[in-house]
Amino acid sequence: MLGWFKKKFGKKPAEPEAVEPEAVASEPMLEATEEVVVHAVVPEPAVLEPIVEEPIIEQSAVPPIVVEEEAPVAATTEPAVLAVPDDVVEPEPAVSPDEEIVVEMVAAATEGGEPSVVEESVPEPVVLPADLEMVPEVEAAEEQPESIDLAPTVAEIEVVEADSALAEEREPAPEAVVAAVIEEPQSPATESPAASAVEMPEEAAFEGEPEADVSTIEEERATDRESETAAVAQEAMPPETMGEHDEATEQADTAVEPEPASVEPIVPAAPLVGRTQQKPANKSLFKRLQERLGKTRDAFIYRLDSLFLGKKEIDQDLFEQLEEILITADLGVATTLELIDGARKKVKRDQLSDPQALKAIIRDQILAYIEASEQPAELVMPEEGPFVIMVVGVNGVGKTTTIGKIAAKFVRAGQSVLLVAGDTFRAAAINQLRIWGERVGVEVIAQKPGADPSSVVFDGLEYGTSHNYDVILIDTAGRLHTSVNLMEELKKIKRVIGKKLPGAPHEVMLVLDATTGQNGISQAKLFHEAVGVTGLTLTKLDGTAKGGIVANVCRETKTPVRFIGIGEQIDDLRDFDAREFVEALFAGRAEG
Ligand SMILES: Nc1nc2c(ncn2[C@@H]2O[C@H](COP(=O)(O)OP(=O)(O)OP(=O)(O)O)[C@@H](O)[C@H]2O)c(=O)[nH]1
Repeated sequence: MLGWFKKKFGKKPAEPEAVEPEAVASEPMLEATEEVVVHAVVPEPAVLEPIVEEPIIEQSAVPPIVVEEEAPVAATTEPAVLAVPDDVVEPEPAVSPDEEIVVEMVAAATEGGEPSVVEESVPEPVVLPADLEMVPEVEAAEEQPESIDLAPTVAEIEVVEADSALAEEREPAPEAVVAAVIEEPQSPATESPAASAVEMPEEAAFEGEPEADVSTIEEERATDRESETAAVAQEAMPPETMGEHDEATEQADTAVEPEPASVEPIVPAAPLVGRTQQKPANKSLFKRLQERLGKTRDAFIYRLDSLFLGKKEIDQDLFEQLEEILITADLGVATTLELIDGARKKVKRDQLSDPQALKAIIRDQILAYIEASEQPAELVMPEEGPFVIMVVGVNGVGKTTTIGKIAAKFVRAGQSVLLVAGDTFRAAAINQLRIWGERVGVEVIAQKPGADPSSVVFDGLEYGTSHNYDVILIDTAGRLHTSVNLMEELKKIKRVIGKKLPGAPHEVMLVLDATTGQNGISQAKLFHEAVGVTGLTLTKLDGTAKGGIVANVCRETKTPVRFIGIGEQIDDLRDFDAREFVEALFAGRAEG
């Protein structure tokens, strides 16, 4: 498997051992550990001066910037070889109250020069999801600066639950909405009015049932999804290779860039990172992948087996049935026809008569399609400064979840990670990112719902660069790929990122929901035209019989798949490896 990120011009991550089904099955999860060489560059820490906010409208109407914060994972000035315990965790399928553990947060003095209003946090138990298995480390906690109560300013936050009807064609919120106060929501000790004002009771966030929140979010998203589905149903865009990213249009677009909101002094809070005590796996990674791809295997591979077993020779009827199976598995019509055509030629050329031989031909061709897009599969980190990943996609495909999972990977690799809530449209989306930040133990920069996403992103980058973060993951609101206005908003966000940090974003990651099938190709094409997609994540492969979409997406878009989502848990995001994927798909039935 290829390493999942590397520094530009740096050494390539050490090739981890290939995941062999048999070998892995009998070995502990640590076998899958990837090693990466990371040169953590720590620039001179910038001094973030308090900026006096010029109220645009009445002072009382100026809502504050909300900055959720935890102290970043310590960076090192020396190149370090970091072990990436990728996918080491065997996640608990559900958080049971019995499994929750309590972490005592220890209050500590805050470093000087920060906000004038500083209240010492009251130690309060924090209940974390069991799957994180946070181990309280008093020493570590004592070393961390504790949370700062910014209640006097945060109290003015008033969250407006976004109306889903606005999702279709909303305009960026007026600048006045973007404000200048920092919240410290991650701290359990912060019992400022902000907590309720942001509709995120701290207890709810901490008490470890993020899935419950997510399900609420799902309900809220239903309206958006329905309209999206309707629009998608009308769409008849033929799958075709991604067009050129419209850089010219992007450059020519002289839309007014957002006035950056004032950046208030930001105070590190006590992180909940702790040390994750991860349970040893009782199943191999490969077997898990096999299991999660079970629906596709049942609908695709086992049907192939049945077909080939029931036939004595390769004839026209067999090819026709094969065609139907491939299309049903969502390989797409064009890909299927090309594949069948190639198989016919090979059968003729090699004078094959055994139907079983066809299975190998199909398997090899699917692998070829997937490998064709494996340009560099690794994410290439810049030599200096934060590695900025902008995550885009339509509503509900799994962007926020994927961000949380990617953050967890970086954290395991020893990188400091900052999440930026560029999805300001729904309060629930901000909340969801906060929950993920909490689970992973990373900071989240957010403003109030309705804020101009570009401003949030600008402030996030400001904060991330001045605090020497290694990785900045930017969430964006889900949007119909067919919605011109919303795609324009996305372009603007990207421009703002590039303006603030030349060369960024270093990755524009499009998240595609594998269960949506061929529409994913259209999404990829239109997002690429708008913002230049550089990598893909395919989610929900565990929940679909249409995993063949992976081959089709690779063939049609020629864009590398970085990750695949095979579940909702924190470790259900796998580095994509073409061979492993095809192997897991075509391998025999996975044992429970
Ligand atoms: N089974 C499964 N569910 C997933 C996967 N990835 C995400 N999900 C679920 O998909 C749902 C939507 O995920 P989100 O992360 O909220 O999607 P989003 O793209 O951020 O949604 P918007 O904010 O509406 O744009 C959640 O219930 C996730 O738990 C996956 O790989 N497998």
